[in-house]
Amino acid sequence: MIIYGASGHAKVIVDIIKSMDSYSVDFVLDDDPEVKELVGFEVKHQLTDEMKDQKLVLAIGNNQTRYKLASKLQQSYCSALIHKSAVISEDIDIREGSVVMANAVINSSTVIGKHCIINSGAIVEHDVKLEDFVHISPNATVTGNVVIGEGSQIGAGATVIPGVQIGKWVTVGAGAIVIEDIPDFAVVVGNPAKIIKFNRIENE
Ligand SMILES: CC(=O)SCCNC(=O)CCNC(=O)[C@H](O)C(C)(C)COP(=O)(O)OP(=O)(O)OC[C@H]1O[C@@H](n2cnc3c(N)ncnc32)[C@H](O)[C@@H]1OP(=O)(O)O
Repeated sequence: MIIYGASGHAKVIVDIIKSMDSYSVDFVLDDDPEVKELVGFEVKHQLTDEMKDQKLVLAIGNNQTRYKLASKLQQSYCSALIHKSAVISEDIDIREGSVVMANAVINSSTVIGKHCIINSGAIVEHDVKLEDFVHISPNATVTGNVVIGEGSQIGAGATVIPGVQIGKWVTVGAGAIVIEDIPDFAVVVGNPAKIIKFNRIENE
């Protein structure tokens, strides 16, 4: 497996892989030639022939950067990486490139798109739908029947109450309590969460 990105987020992905029986880290790649090492692994700076048949995980915490890299790279992606301490219902659909950190919980009938991050201790309840490139930060709680659009981030310790629909490329601030639907690109904070501004996203 190739880890793309030698960041702090990548270190946590290494820990996920170490906790699993089915995968091992073969290569770590980073665009920055100054970055030489990640938790004991040598960092390389370009894809080579020996890597072409290896599955890759995008170890980039920023949702927009992860999105841009995924649209550019030709490599095939690994199936979801799930830390052995996470509690995952058998009845979920979690797609390629997504990562689930230690002590996360994902309950029944939930669908998680591609390249999502379910961070340490996050709870994603039943019947939730997360589109691609979503990040649920540490200790956040997404309750039942919530829908979260592409590229949105739920901040550390935030809570989203049942049935709420959150648009795409939204940022929910750390500790916010979301009690109503949130439009695309909004940045919300507080209890109850209110819009303070809109993200500028240049994906299209
Ligand atoms: C493993 C890991 O580390 S995963 C990383 C998880 N990361 C997070 O959870 C971070 C979530 N991000 C935040 O909460 C950020 O503060 C954001 C995105 C909401 C806002 O960040 P910025 O765009 O830099 O806004 P800025 O810091 O300028 O704050 C704007 C205003 O919102 C307030 N504000 C910012 N964040 C919050 C918050 N979480 N709750 C309440 N108020 C907040 C600020 O006090 C400021 O108020 P003022 O205008 O009255 O002075």
